[in-house]
Formats: sequence, C-alpha cells, structure tokens
Amino acid sequence: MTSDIRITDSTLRDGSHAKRHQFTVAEVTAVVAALDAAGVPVIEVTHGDGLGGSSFTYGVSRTPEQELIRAAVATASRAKIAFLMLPGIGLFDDIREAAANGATVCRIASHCTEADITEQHFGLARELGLETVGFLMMAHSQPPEVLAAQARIMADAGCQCVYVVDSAGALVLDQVSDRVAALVAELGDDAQVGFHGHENLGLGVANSVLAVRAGARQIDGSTRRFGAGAGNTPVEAFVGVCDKLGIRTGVDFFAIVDAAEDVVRPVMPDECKLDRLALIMGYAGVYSSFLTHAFTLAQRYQVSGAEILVRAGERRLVGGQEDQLIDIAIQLGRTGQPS
Ligand SMILES: CC[C@H](O)CC(=O)C(=O)O
Ligand SMILES: [Mn+2]
Repeated sequence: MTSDIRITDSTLRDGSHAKRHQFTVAEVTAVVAALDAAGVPVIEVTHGDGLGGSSFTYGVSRTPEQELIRAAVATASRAKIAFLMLPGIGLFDDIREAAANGATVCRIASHCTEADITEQHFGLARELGLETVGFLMMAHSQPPEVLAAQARIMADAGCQCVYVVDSAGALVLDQVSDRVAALVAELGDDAQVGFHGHENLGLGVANSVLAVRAGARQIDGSTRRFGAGAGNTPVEAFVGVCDKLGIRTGVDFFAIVDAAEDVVRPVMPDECKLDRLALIMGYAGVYSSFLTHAFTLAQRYQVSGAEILVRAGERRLVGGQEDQLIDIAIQLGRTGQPS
C-alpha cells in the first residue's frame, strides 16, 4: 500500500524507560509480531538510552539489547528493525553488531545544538548500508533557524531523515510547525524531516498532525503511548486520526488498536500517565527520560519529585546529565533549596 508518511514505533525503545529497561525476549517477540501484523513499517528496539545504555547511570537492562534486536529481526516479516544510539553512550562496534544482527535503520541522536558529534557515526552507518535517521533532541530549547542549521550538519554527514525531537513534550502546536517547516526548507531533497513527540502536555497526536502538514514524512509514536514521561504520541490514536484526515499510514487501525490492548498493555508495568510529574516536565521543558530518575531520587532522599524536575528545568539539563538530578536531590534534602 502507498503511504503518505512512515511511522516508526518506539514502544520497544522509548517504552524501555517506562519499563526500567526490563524487556524480555518473549515480550519483544510478542510486541514485534503484533506491530508487524498491523503493518507498522519500522519498529525500534534498543535500551531506552540507546545502544550501550545499560549501566548504573541509565539503568541496567534485563536482557542484552543485541539479543532483543536479534529476536525482533527474527520475528518481523515486513517491518524494518531500527536501533538508536547516542555517540559516547554507544560505540562504533555497537552499530556494527546491530547491523550484523539484522537491524537496518540506524538512528543517531544528539542534543539539538551538538549535531557535529554524529558525523562519523552517520558515515559508518552509510558504509554499512544502513538507512540513517538523526535526532535533534530537546528541540523546544532552540529556535527554528538554529535547528535547521544543525539539521544541515546531519544531512551533509549522510543522514537521510532529520527529526525534530520534542524530548520534553514541551512544544505547543505552531512551535512544531515552525520547526519542521524550517528543516524542510533547509533540507529540500537532501533529506526527509521527521517528528518525535511526547505526551507531557497532551499534544502528541495534534503536534504530529501539524508536523505532517508542515512537511514531515516520518513520524514516531509508541503503542499505548509506552514511552518516557507521559509517553510518546500514541500510534493507535495517531493512525485513527490520520485515517480520518486522509493521511495514508499503511497501518491497519483495528489491528493496531488490538495490539495496544491485547499485547502491549500486558507487558507494561503501568500506564504512562499524564500526572503531576509528567505535566511539570512538559511545562518546565525537562527531558522525559528524567521522570523515573526523579521518582526514584525523591523517594531515596525524601524530597519532592516535582521540585527536582522544576530545578532540572531551571538548570536546562540535557540528556546525559542524569547525575545532576542526584545533586539537586541532595541539595533539596539538605536545605530545601538547591544551590
Ligand atoms: C536517549 C535518547 C532519547 O531518549 C531520545 C528520545 O527519545 C528523546 O529525546 O525523546
Ligand atoms: Mn523520546
């Protein structure tokens, strides 16, 4: 079937944050089988923080991620299997291993002002014959023209689709359109543009539709919104809305609704909720994967998780600075006010 856009389902990567990286081979196999049968064209499988993420800092995986990638590749009959990596957390050899295990889409992420750290990784991925996607994370923190210049760096390095990544779920409607349109204008035919949303202000579906209208051709989501923070754009709702709007996704609405209810919900430890902490993340512009860290630290140091996140927003922390959350919690515990 011809599609207008391509959906990548990140349940088994962004959802890994919400599961504290405890996926089993059986769970990955069941989810991939259901998504593949529903017609989801790309399924991302990796530790929530990307290749090499399994660690005390980011959370130790129950199952080695390369084993999960192998299981996903063996299960999918139509879908491509994607993986994510952040230079410095993952290494070249991790990319080589994922490619050898049969993954075909390599997604490389950087903070949205640091695209130059991805250049050599795109080079390697293209050498290996992988399709390439770039993530400009925390895209709310920079204006459209800065993101467009960073997207150009990725495209020139061999990236075939640059994503505006709303890591904090902080972008509101026109702010998505403006950013996506700036990338489309900059990249032209050199690369596609994508959008990755989070639900922290409840806007994942609406923001994704506006991204498509501004020219995005690849959209991320997670089934049952299983992702960091309040979760990602719910794929099943997005597919239904696209059907109503005449945007062809190639995904069967009823099959993905069944997958969400019957296959994904049972592997989730809990629903991804639009609760106090998630809303504060969206409002304060905090990286969604800090949610579980803030929750754990609040309990350990007997301080307010909401306060930790507000301070993280004030410090403008970016992904990779998880240790500063510990500093904030300790300061809050000592004085009630971090320095
Ligand atoms: C670890 C990478 C990061 O979580 C990517 C992502 O999904 C985001 O920034 O939202
Ligand atoms: Mn995300």
